[in-house]
Amino acid sequence: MTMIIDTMLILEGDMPVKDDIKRPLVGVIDDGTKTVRVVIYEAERSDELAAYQLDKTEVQPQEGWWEQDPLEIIDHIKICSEQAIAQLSELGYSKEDIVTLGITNQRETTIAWDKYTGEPLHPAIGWNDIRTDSTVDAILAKVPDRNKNYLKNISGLPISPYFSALKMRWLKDNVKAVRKASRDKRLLFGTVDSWIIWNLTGGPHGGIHITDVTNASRTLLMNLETLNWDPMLCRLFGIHRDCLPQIRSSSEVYGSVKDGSILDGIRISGILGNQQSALVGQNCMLAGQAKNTYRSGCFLLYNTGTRRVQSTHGLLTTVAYKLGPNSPAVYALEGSIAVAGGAMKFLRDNLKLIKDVAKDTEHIAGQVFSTGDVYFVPAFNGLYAPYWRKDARGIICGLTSFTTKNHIIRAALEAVCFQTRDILEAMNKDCGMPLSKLHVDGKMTSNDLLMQLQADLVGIPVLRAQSWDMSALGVAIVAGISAGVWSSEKWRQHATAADTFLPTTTDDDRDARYTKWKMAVQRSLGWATTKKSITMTGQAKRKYSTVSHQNSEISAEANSSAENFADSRKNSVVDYSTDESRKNSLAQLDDFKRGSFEYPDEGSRAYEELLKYSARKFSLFIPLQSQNPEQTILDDADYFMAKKECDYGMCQCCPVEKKVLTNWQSIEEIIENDPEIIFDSDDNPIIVEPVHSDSDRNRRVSVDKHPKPYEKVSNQS
Ligand SMILES: Nc1ncnc2c1ncn2[C@@H]1O[C@H](COP(=O)(O)OP(=O)(O)O)[C@@H](O)[C@H]1O
Ligand SMILES: O=P(O)(O)OC[C@H](O)CO
Repeated sequence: MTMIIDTMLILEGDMPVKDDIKRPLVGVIDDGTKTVRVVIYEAERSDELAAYQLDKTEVQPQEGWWEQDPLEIIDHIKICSEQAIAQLSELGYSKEDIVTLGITNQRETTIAWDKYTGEPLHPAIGWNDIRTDSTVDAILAKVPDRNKNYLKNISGLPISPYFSALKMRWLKDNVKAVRKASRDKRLLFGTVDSWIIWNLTGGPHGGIHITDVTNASRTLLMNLETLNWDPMLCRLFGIHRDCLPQIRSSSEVYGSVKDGSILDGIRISGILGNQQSALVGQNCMLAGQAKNTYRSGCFLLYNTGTRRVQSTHGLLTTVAYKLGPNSPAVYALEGSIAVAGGAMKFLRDNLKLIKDVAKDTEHIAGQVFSTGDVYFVPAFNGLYAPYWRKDARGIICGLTSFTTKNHIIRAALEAVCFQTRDILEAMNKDCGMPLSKLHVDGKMTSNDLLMQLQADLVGIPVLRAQSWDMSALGVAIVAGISAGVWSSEKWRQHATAADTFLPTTTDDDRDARYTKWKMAVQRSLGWATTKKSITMTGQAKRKYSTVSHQNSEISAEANSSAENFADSRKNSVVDYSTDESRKNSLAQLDDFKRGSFEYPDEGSRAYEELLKYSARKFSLFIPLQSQNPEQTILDDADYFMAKKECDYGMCQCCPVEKKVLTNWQSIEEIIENDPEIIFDSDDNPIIVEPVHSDSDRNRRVSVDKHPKPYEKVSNQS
C-alpha cells in the first residue's frame, strides 16, 4: 500500500499525521474514582490520538470509608501527561500542538487543603464514602419532619452522604488541622477539579481556585437558579464562602498551566463533572436525550434543556453544562447508581468467584440461561436513586441447592440492568414520556451479555457508543469550543453509535422479573442498624440494652441495679474474644435482669473487644427508648423500615407537599435557632446558642434579617 504524504505538513524526522492533515490537539485530564487518564484528541475528532492511564491507590481505612491521596492524583497527572505526550512524536505531533486542556473528574469527592502550603489537610473523601451517615442525621435533625428532600428545591439534591457539603462538614467536625486552617483563614475546599486546577495553575503561588457549575451542582451548596453558592445552605452546613472556589461556566478560558510540568503554558478551557461530560460526549445535547454510563457506579442523565425539572420520584436535578459565561445553563435529571462495575470487583476481590472482570463475567454468566431466580442487590453503601436509603445493605436472595456461581455472577450483571430500570421508571414518571432508546458508554459496556440483558430488561434499544470513554471526549469538545478549535456542529456528524442491542423479551416476562427485583430491594432496606454505624463511625458510649425477646419489663429497680453493674465494670478489662467469655458476660447481664449496659471507656481494651465481637455475636442491640417487649427481630426491622419511610419522605402516608416543600423562612429559623459548636484558640469546643429575648420567642425570624448575636454558653473540654 502506498501512503501519500503531504510534505508541506511534515517536518524532517516526523512521522505522517493521520489523514495527512495536521489539526490542533486538545488534551484531557480525566480523574476517575479508580484511575487517572490523560487523553489527547485531534480537534473535531472523536478518536483518541494518544492516551495513558494509571490506577489509583484505593484506601478503605474502615468499613464504608473510601479515601484517595490528593498528591497521588497530581503525581499521576504528571506521569500520564508525559507518557501521552511521548506518544505524540511517533504520530508527527508535539506538545506545542496541544492548544488547550479540559478537565473532567469524579464528582462530589472532596479535598481540604492549606492555601499557603498546598498541603492536603486530610485524604480526599470519596463520593461513595458513607462516614457522614451521622452528619446526615445531625443535619436531618435540624429540618422539619427530618425530610431528606427539604433542600431539593434549592439544590436539586437530597440530604445524603453522597454530596460534598456533608463531607466538608465532617472534615470540619472531625479533623483538627481543618478546623485550625479554617480559623487561620488558610482553608480551601474543593471537588477534584478545583484541586487539580489550583495545582496546575501555580498552587500556593497564584493558583486559581475555581470549579464549574456541573461540579458545584453536586455539593449541596449551590443554588440551581442563581448558579452561585447559596448563603442559606452555606450557613446550614457551616461552610464559609471564602473556603469555596469561584463557580465558572463549563467552557471558557480560565488560565494557563504554571506548574513547571510538561503541560506548562497550555491554557485550560473546559471543566465538566465526568457524567455530564459523557452526556456531551454522547451528543445528547437536546432536551429529551439521555445516556447511561457504566463504570464503578452507573449514572443515567436525561437532558431537560434550560428547564429545571423537580423530580418527585427520587431523581436529582443537576446542571448538565453551561457553554460559556453568557450562555444559559442546561439542566438534567440524574439517576445515580452507587454500585455497578463495583459489584464485579466485589465478585473478584471479596468472593473470589472470578479472576478477570472483563473476560470472566461475560463468559461464566453466559454459561447459564437465567439467574435461576437469584437476585443480587449490591447496596454495599446504601442505595442511591431512586431510593436514597443509606440504611440499605447488599443481599443475594433466592439461593437454592442448585445455585452456582454462574447464577450469582449473572445476577450481579442483571442488578445493573434492574437498577437502570428503576431510574427509567422514575424518569418516565417525572417527565411523563418514556425514553425510546438508551445511549450507553463506560468500560462495562464492552460486555455484550450485559448490553443484551439491559435491552431485555428495559425493553428499549440500547445503543453502544463507538468508544467506551465518552467522559474524556465530552470535555475535549467543550474545551475545544471555547478555544475556537472544535465546532460542536461539525462534530455531531461523527457521533454515531457503534452497536445496537434490541430487546428479545415480552413485556410480561420483563415485568414479572422486575417485580421480583423490587421484592429483593425491599429486603435490603433497613439493614444497617444503629449498632453497625456505631462500629463504623466510632461514636462512643451510648446506652444500649441487649434485648431478649421473652424479656419484658425493666423496672426502675432493675435499671438502678444495671447501672451499678455497669459502673462496676466500666473500666475493667473484659475479654470478649472467646465464645465462652462472651457467653459468661451475657449470662452476667441476664443475672442483672437484662438491664442497661454502659459501654466501657473508648480506647480501653474492653471497648475495642466489645466493638470487635459484639457486632457479630450479640443477639441484638437497640436504643433503650425503642424497647418493645413483644418484638421479634423481624418486628423490629419492620418498625425500623416503616419509620425510615416516613423520615425519608418515601411513604404513602405523608402528603406530597410535605416531601418537597422548602420554606425559606423556616430554613432561616433553623439556622438562627440552632446551637453551633465553635472552637477556641486551643481547639476546645465552645457551644454557642442564640440569645433570645422574651419577645423573640414567639416571633418568626424574617428572611432578610441579620444573624442574632451569639452568646457563649459553656465551655466543654
Ligand atoms: N467487560 C466487563 N464486564 C463487566 N464489568 C466490567 C467490564 N469491564 C470493566 N468492568 C467494571 O467496570 C468498572 C470500570 O470502571 P473504570 O471505568 O475503570 O473506573 P472508574 O472506577 O474510574 O469508573 C470496574 O468496576 C470493572 O469492574
Ligand atoms: O469515576 P467514576 O466513573 O466512578 O464517576 C463517579 C461519579 O462522578 C460520582 O458521582
